[in-house]
Amino acid sequence: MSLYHETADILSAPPSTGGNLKTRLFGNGQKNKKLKSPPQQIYALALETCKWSPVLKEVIDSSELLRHERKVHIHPPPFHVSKYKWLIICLQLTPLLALLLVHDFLLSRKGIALPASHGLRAAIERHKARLTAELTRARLRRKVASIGALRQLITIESLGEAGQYPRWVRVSTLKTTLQDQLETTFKNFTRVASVKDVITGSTAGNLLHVDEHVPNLLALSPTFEITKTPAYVSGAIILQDKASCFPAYLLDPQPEDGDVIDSCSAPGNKTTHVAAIVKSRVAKGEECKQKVYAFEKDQHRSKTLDKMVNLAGAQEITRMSLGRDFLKVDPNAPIYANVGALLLDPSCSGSGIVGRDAMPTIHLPEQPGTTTTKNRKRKRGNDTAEEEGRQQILVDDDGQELVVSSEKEMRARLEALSSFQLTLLLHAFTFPAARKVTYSTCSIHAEENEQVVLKALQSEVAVKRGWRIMKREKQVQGMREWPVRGSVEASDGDEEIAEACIRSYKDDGRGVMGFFVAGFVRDAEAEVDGEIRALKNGYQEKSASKEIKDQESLNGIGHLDNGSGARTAGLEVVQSGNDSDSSDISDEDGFEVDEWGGFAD
Ligand SMILES: C[S@@+](CC[C@H](N)C(=O)[O-])C[C@H]1O[C@@H](n2cnc3c(N)ncnc32)[C@H](O)[C@@H]1O
Repeated sequence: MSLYHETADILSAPPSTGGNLKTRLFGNGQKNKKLKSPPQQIYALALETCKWSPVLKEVIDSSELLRHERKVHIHPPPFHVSKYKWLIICLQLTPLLALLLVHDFLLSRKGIALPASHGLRAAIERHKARLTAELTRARLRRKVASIGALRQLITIESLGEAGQYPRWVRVSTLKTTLQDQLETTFKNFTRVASVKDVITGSTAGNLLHVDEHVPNLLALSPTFEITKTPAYVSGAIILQDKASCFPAYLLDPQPEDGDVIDSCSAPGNKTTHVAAIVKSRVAKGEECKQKVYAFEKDQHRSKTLDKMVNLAGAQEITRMSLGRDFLKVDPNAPIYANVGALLLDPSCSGSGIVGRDAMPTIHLPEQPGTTTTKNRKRKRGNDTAEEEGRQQILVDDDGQELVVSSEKEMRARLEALSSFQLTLLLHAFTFPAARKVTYSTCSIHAEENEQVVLKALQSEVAVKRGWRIMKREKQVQGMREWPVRGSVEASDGDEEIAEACIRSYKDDGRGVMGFFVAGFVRDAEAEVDGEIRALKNGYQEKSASKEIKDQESLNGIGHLDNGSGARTAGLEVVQSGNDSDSSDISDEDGFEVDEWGGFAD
């Protein structure tokens, strides 16, 4: 099948096949293993065609292309396809195929990716004059002077919800400096006073605001095509939502904190951020003695982590354990004896993520002979509305999908997630030298946020080891000053805990995604006091590891490796080579099409 048929199939698949465009093409399920065309090419074509579809629909309808090309075009089948099947699958110019083909014909540098003799290509090309004239009319109706200007207008219109957010860019101090970037990549940008100015300002794509909370962070106009800049391709600048920068910044690893663990790392935004902070605290000319241990359970996502750590220049101080479950790591292994700080950013419902649309909207041309309906959307749209009334497709931050059809199911899902998140957090508490932990989610649900914090603080391991909340006044300046805090109600009325928790909401005009982070701290001597307190409170004398094990069997999640330190010390620590291929980050058209769904997290 051609690129066009494969793309049409993906776009017209019914909602029951599930998932957004990205997960359908790059998700773990690999539903599209049998595709002949590269998934990145399909993704780019599908996304661009959807983006241009309001204009292309006008062009196709006004040129009456589908009325002129109602007949079936016959040409010889490839040797491996039967004539009968070939006729059925191939040659009818449907509204969706027309959109895809006309898109490439009018807007792609390389034109239609079919042999010149192919019937479908000929069916478009013989209307060249008509189609080109209609494109010009569509442009003039929008009062723009060139195709370039039309492209910009289309980009803004297609951003939808995402257009109300800046493009957040973290400058990776492992490779460059903020000043360098302001003088090079962003030298033609106009600096504005606030994020609001960036969002509501001119659409020319060149406004910039230096963030006042997180160091080395910039907010750029949403239309700016960052993926084409050399700094992005080289890993010197990274697309990362402001809120997603909170955990590493709040953790604030100092040289005296020793080694750092990022327990749930892929795609690696926070790993590389924390590595950059660690490295920034090493005096010039001195060797960095601290290590960042990065764990990622999922094999597929581990590859992205590996690429990102290398690309960001964090490989020297980062030890990756690819495909390794953090819950199976023995905290008492000698290799982790110096781990003083842990960052925990586990899988969650992803309910705070911006623009997590199930599928992009596509405006289809009219099929001749059918009744005209205003603003008709893609074929699947009819059943979508109906089905979506009954069920909601949740796509979590790992790209996993779950169809939730009732409030009860939703509650059950949140309960399972929060139980898993708590298990991971309690495991982080058990590292003997740990003094600081941050816990974060890109969820807006109290069950995954304040409620996990409360349960963690009440746990035996927390009491025994003296873990307490990192109060607002003890937080690093930018986090202390960030105004949006936890919910008092979700914190069961505890105002101090709510104040210590940091939140963000995606629709409050601050231009960030929905997010949650809390910090935990303890003092070295707290352990002894805590043990006495735990005994007084009537806790059984059992090891913290035992508690985690109990939790696991309750939750049915994994098994803790309580084996010898030597065994864990021998885990598959990968010190990656420098073989990253930046072309995987974006395709030639600059789409972020690779498998790292969280790159722009
Ligand atoms: C929210 S994502 C992490 C995003 C990442 N911190 C970043 O900022 O780029 C959660 C990740 O944790 C991984 N994960 C879930 N459970 C894990 C476990 N028990 N051990 C290690 N990784 C785990 C998931 O596969 C997923 O890649």
